[in-house]
Amino acid sequence: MASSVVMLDRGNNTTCTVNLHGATVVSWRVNNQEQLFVSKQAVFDGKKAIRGGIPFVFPHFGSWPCGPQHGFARVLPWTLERPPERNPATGDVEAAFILTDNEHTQHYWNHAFRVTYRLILREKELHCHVQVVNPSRDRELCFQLLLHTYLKVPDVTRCQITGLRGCTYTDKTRDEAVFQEASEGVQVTEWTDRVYRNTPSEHIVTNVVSGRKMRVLKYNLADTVLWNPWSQDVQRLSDLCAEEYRSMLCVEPGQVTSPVMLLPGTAYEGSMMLQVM
Ligand SMILES: O=P(O)(O)OC[C@H]1O[C@H](O)[C@H](O)[C@@H](O)[C@@H]1O
Repeated sequence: MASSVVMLDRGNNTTCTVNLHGATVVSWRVNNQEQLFVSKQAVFDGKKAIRGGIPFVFPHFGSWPCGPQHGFARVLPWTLERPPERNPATGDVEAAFILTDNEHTQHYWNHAFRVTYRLILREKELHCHVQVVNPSRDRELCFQLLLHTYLKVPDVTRCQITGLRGCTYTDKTRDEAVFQEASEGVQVTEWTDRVYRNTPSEHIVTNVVSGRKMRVLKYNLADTVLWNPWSQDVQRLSDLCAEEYRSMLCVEPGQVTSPVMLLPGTAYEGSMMLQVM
């Protein structure tokens, strides 16, 4: 069964739509222009992860011996904690979603947790704020987290991503070999799957929708994953059309190379802000 959606509407055709399945942001429109890529073949069956938008990767990134790839958060129903509310002073609209441990999550991962995902829609910005609480009195909580952001782009080969020069990365397309980035503006012209470590808090992506730039700001998310399946890897993905890799670019702020370790009773906060420039 298809899951329900929640829409943040700021007026002026500026909206953000969230599918409760995985609390996946499935659309972000600024002045009626869609900024996020969602595949024409994306499946909305309330089971499979949605191919596009911003899937929420937690508590594990990548293949996971205990449960589904990229964790369970992107394939579980979340609860709307606070329906969209407009701030009368700024006009910004905010909503919050929550996921807590239940029988299903404990089956894979026997930990108590509470994740709150706050989305704030501003005039040209989308702010995604994550809080993870460890409610346990005696156990640590160790997890990875990543916002798997699919940017919509007219032609991926014309985009450049700044902020990666000098960073070390693991290249999953080259047997996990480790390299150091030499380029000031990284371009994607082949199958790309890299985990860049300890990246700075800002990336700028050029030539997104309408030839504009997108600023990606991150806080407490040390790494940045860069992914495009290209024509090779796309064959493995039943929910992506053959040519669609050209119109998407995944720039994914996350905390993956050193997982977050939360002492009992403490909380983690991290966030990403996307800004149309
Ligand atoms: O197909 P998915 O499970 O959604 O994963 C899509 C991609 O996510 C990340 O970017 C990983 O680095 C890739 O290795 C993976 O292929």
